[in-house]
Amino acid sequence: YTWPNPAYDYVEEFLWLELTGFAAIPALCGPNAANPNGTTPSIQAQWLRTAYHDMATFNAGVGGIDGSLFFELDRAENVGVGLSNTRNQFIKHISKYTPIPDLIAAGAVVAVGQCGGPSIPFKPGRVMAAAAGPSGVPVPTGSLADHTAAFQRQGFTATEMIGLVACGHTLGGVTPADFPSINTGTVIAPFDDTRTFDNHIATNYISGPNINPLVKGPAVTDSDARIFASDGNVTMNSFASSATTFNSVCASLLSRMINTVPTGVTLRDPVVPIPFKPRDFLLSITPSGTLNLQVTADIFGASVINPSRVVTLHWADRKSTTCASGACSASPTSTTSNAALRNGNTLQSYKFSVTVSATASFSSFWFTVDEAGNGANVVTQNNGGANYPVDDTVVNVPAYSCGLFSGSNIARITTAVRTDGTTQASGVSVEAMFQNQVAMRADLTTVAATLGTSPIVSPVSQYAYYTALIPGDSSLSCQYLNFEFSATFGGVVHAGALLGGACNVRSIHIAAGCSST
Ligand code: HEM
Repeated sequence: YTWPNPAYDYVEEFLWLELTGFAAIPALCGPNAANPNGTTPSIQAQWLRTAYHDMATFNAGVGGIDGSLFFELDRAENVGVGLSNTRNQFIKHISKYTPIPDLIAAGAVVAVGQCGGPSIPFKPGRVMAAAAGPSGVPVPTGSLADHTAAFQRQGFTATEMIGLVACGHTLGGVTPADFPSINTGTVIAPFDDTRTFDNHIATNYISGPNINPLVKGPAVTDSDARIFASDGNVTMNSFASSATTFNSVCASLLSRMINTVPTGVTLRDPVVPIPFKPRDFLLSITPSGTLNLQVTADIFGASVINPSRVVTLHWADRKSTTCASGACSASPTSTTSNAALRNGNTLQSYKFSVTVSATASFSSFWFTVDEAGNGANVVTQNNGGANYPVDDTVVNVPAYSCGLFSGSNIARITTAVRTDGTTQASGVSVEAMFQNQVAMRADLTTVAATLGTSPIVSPVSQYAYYTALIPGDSSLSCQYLNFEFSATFGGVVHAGALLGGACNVRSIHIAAGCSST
């Protein structure tokens, strides 16, 4: 991993640092004293079922995890309020870097992990379907032959079918409103006696108590009974006798399930947490015409919170000159920690903000980390040796950028392009990302920025100001999610930082509610 990598950074922060609240949506899995048998709906179970139902229509390179399920919720094979609840949660997290099908796959990974199941690598890169696809999700009244054929079409053998169903039905149960003929009660009938992701789906089936509503009748809907017994219970016995076998088989099968994608879609490398990484980098011009660099250094891992640790930011100026000892270094302006992230991880963050003249500017930065705070063992974090690069060609003008602009424009984004009084930039533009919750995708609009002045920021001889007015419907208070700006200069495209819009839970680097002047 080398910084910056916006697509990787966004997903890593979304999935591991939980900055958007996605992984925090599911309440803790149990065992829960009030509901030891899982008679209340489990968000984790809904998320895992969602992933299977999206994948289950895969056929010869078409379909798979492509989000088409959310256009298919009116089909009988997709009955269940859990699926529409999941859609309503996931559409709030659509972004350029997290399309619906990646959210569906990530949801399965998070759900299994939150319930104590195995860790499944998450690879991003899925592509959202434009419309509903073919049907074909197995239903409980299907015959064993129907189900075996359906799983074969999905890419799983008869034995793997037993495994995948057991790995799914270790969570959740049958809801009376969805399947009144199977569950005649008033609360969810769980598949096994725990809410956690464990081999009780198998131990209960082999040794009792057998509470699985798809095993204990009525016979016509006993699909789990038919599937589990289809190899003479060999697979279910192996799961019942070894929790480790169950977990490792599930990790492999569920990983294949979420990575079943249409031909032509290529998944990227798994997004794993980075133990030390800069986040929320922003280079901007202050109203007095100086340059401000903001960045947060994140330290992530099993138990990283250490009040003694001293983290220092260092930088080189735009000529790559390193200052005399200590003159180009700074201490954090604030430190925060989070002791309870997904899978037992913790996070300690050090926020920095330093201001220099536009002449001096920046070309790179790096950090030193003194773990004990006594100078005995100081480690340099420098992006694998090359330092974290700073491009000061395109910088943000936060004092003249804002969202929820009145009238027909919903945001004004001002950027400063380094010209040093000579060459003019071309193609200065702002990409605005709208969350299209009907088509369930991120719509990207590029708006050209025009050369002008800023009434708020002092003119600086090194920079020219470009402003883009982002059109939209201001009656919708939550329409845009974020903005990225870039300029072509000397034939090279220079990108600025990502700005979070008003309906982004990560509303970074942009003020809401500016006036029209
Ligand atoms: C022949 C194949 C399958 C059939 C017939 C089947 C059938 C069902 C039925 C009838 C329900 C109850 C849904 C409700 O009440 O809303 C259910 C729930 C569930 N299924 Fe399956 N299923 C199959 C395979 C799978 C697979 C392969 C997975 C995942 C790997 C899976 C995951 C789940 C989960 C997690 C739930 C619980 C949902 C909740 O509690 O909200 N199922 N299944």
